[in-house]
Amino acid sequence: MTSQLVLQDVTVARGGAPVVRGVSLTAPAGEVTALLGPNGAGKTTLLESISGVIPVTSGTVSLNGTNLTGLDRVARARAGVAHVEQGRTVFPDLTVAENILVVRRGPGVIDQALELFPELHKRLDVAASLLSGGEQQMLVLARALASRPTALLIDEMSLGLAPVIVQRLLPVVRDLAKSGVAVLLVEQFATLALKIADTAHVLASGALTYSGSAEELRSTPGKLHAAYLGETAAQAG
Ligand SMILES: Nc1ncnc2c1ncn2[C@@H]1O[C@H](COP(=O)(O)OP(=O)(O)OP(=O)(O)O)[C@@H](O)[C@H]1O
Repeated sequence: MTSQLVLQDVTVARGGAPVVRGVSLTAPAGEVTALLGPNGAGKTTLLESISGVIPVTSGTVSLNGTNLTGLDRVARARAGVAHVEQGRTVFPDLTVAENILVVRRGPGVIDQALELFPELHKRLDVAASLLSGGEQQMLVLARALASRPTALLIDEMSLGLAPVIVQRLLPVVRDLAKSGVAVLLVEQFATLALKIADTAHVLASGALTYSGSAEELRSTPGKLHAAYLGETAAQAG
């Protein structure tokens, strides 16, 4: 079976009101799937409903054919879901090595997690709080990789980082997907995400207004703007 993350008709409520409404999408292994949309559209909420931070109201979330919908966060992580949340949540007092070993211990774990981040090798004994913002984001990604996920959810990786750092991290995310992981990338800077994404979805007021190739949105900014404004392709066309 093809390895993939599949959402079917997912609705999620916060404070009693639905903030994600009837979202269906597939994030295949080996690809970057971008999830774009304006502030407050429901992107973070959707990622949280996939990793089990909050429950769905209705609909299903499945990974490689296994229904995750009724599982708690730990069980979903064991099933292969890793969630890189907003805000670079390192353990500040632990060293780089310890941050990674929190997730999984064993021979080769650190080398495997840092394969795509060689610059962190010389910082293994440094407390995470002393790293730069870019290094912390690398550590958070490396830590997520230590769990050997099949689906990786990344929320606003570029927040507060210098453009030069973001340019360094994006190809890594691309390589990561190429290694066989299904990457679902939430990114405020749409043009950055579209550079490395295969497929893109735009969420506006909790509902999808675009699902299609990233290339199409890259080459026709008008479509991207219309989707952000809540117009579906049928309305825009
Ligand atoms: N803890 C909460 N309780 C109630 N409502 C919430 C909560 N968190 C978010 N919301 C609301 O849910 C909606 C979706 O928010 P969410 O953070 O998922 O959007 P987003 O697309 O990720 O936005 P951003 O880009 O600003 O992070 C917003 O209207 C927001 O105000």
